[in-house]
Amino acid sequence: MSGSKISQLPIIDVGPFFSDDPNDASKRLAASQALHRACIEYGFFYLNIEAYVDPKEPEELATLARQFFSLPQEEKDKLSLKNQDYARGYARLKENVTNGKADNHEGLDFYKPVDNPDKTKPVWGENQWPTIPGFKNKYEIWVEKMKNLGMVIMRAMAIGLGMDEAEQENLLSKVDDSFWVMRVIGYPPLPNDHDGFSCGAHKDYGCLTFLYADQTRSALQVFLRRPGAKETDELGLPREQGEEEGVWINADPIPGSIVCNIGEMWEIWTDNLYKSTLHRVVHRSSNYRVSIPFFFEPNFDALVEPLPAALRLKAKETGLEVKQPDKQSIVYGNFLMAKVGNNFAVDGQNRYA
Ligand SMILES: O=C(O)CCC(=O)C(=O)O
Ligand SMILES: [Fe+2]
Repeated sequence: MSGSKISQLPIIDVGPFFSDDPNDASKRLAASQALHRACIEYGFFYLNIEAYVDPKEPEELATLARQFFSLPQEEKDKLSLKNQDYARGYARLKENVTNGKADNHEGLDFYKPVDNPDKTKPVWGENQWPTIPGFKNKYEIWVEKMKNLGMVIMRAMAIGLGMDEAEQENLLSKVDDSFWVMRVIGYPPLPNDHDGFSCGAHKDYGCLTFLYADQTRSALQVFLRRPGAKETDELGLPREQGEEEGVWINADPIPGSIVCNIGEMWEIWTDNLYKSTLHRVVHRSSNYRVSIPFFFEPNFDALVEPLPAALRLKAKETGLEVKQPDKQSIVYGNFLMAKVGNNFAVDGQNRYA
């Protein structure tokens, strides 16, 4: 089966969530229900954010990112991860490892600033900002916008899951001080002989990813599970999805929209009703691609556990009460600590191993 036969990922307009027109209440409900269906079926969708941000804003961020990545290597290395907590700062090309293979990208990572930073503690150091004029200021504005968007989408998803007011507030209280992460990623073309990917197949581990990417096509790919569909890999790539049957489709950029996908926290909250979806980047065109994922995550100390609303839906589906959820509860900060140790290789070793 070829990818082109699979319909495109859904596009959901956030406009109704930013309008206080009472006539838009039904649109808000419809958009919340569309989010619910998109999460069940794909775990990946587009958010049309034109009603919320000027498309020029993220374009400017990408321009600033290009300015940074075009600096001499020794300039970029001045912001090296190892100056701080090995999580905040600059990672060289191929420093990041996914599924045991070096990713063909370089990047800058920022996390929510913490009180009393201590760079000897994992993720507890300070962000390292390039000195390029406007960089810090413009990106900080973006962080605020994405945090706000995170709260809006979480509310909408809570409604889409059929949560009552008290349940909605409880869910929002888990994310209202989000331990967010922002990555600014630069992808040179993937050499044909590179043993690996631009970014290997993975699920995002958190809550919601809001991805702005430049106009490069055929780079980001999403794996759609489709029992019976065998992958035809015309790219000659190794299988990255194990024995799962399905197809890799391109999630090309759409002007005015960002890509949104749900991370593993949503698998816990919905007890696997929503699945976080594998994705990867295979950038073989000749340009230098830039992407800016913003990871809207739970609060550091949030207890993440299966939600009664999701268990009700599961019970409705099967006709049986869910006595014991499939998923274990976790505290987000503990889960994060376990994850960050696997993400990077420094001198051939995991950073926190
Ligand atoms: O660059 C992209 O399009 C995706 C990056 C990504 O999946 C990630 O950083 O988690
Ligand atoms: Fe990702």
